[in-house]
Amino acid sequence: MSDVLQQLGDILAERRDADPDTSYVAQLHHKGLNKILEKIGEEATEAIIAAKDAERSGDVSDVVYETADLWFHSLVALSHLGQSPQAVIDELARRFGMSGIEEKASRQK
Ligand SMILES: N=c1c2ncn([C@@H]3O[C@H](COP(=O)(O)OP(=O)(O)OP(=O)(O)O)[C@@H](O)[C@H]3O)c2ncn1[C@@H]1O[C@H](COP(=O)(O)O)[C@@H](O)[C@H]1O
Repeated sequence: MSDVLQQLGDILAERRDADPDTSYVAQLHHKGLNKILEKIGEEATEAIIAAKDAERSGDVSDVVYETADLWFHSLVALSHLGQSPQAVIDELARRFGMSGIEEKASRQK
């Protein structure tokens, strides 16, 4: 699984210097962070709507598709800021075994 994220991260970084006429990712990098963040907002909304529809219908295919769009645009934002997917994987790995309730309590002390 993380191989796919790693390979995608490499492609997203390469696309920073690619031709915006032939690459969607290059277009996003070219338009800048605000455009990328706007896309994340749109994709988050679409993922929420798809999840609510899935709850009603039992068909999760759209929520998987929209979540992929959300992850993809989030990775473009990270790449635009010079970060790879590995940084997020490392952060999630760091959290293994750490209860969310305990972690929140430790921040409130
Ligand atoms: N995983 C993706 C991926 N997921 C979604 N998308 C694109 O994200 C776009 C956003 O979807 P929308 O429905 O919002 O599209 P839209 O309505 O045209 O958006 P607007 O411009 O109108 O706001 C679509 O054009 C999708 O094709 C992706 N584009 C690229 N990738 C990966 O990135 C690689 C590099 O892509 P290029 O830079 O285009 O070569 C590809 O080989 C893929 O691996």
